[in-house]
Amino acid sequence: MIIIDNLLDADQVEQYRAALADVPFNDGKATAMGMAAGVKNNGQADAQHATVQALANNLLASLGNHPQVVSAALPQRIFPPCFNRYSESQTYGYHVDAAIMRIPNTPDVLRSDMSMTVFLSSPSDYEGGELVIQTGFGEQKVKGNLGSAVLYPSSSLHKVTPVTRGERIAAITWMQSMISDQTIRESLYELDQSIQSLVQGGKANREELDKLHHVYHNLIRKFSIV
Ligand SMILES: O=C(O)CCC(=O)C(=O)O
Ligand SMILES: [Fe+2]
Repeated sequence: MIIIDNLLDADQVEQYRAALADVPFNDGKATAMGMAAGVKNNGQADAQHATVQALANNLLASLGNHPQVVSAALPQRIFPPCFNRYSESQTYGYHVDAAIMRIPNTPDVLRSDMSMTVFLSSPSDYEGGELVIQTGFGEQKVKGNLGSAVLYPSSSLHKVTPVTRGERIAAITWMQSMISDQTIRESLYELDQSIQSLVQGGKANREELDKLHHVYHNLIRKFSIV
């Protein structure tokens, strides 16, 4: 599970929120697949609405350009982000995201390798509404800061606990990674982050950095499916 701070700055979140205020939200059950529909109780912004599509495209561009997102997910395809809302007493019980998703208005499908929530509400705006993710080390709870995002393996069971006060608004999306194996993807992320911190530290010698880059790219060459 990876937290990305300030994926969007406060002004950007403000713009998203202002735009979403004028958009119709539908019952989230309509877009849930299979078992998930039975436990989904939230609202979802109408994905056919021009404003929602513009916001989705805007966020898609921010994701595709974000070094930490690219490093962690090595995305090949990103689902157009959806915008959801949990009002008081709304919740989304434990579920697993569909493995294969049809990308709306295209002939393409996407295998969900990583799921993402971008927090468009400040944690002080609501009580409850925690994203809870089951991991091999127990349940992890996330209530992200305004504009931050959490990226987690789509293979994990997860839920959003009931909002008991206020309103929680978020953007969600899924990514198909060029690296389908989670363990290899995580190792590549750690390797890349270490290389980046060596570069930023300014002390590593050029030849050693070249060798590390070489290894990193050759591992991607070996394990990527594109
Ligand atoms: O609202 C969230 O943070 C997660 C929503 C979710 O799990 C989903 O829509 O599949
Ligand atoms: Fe989910």
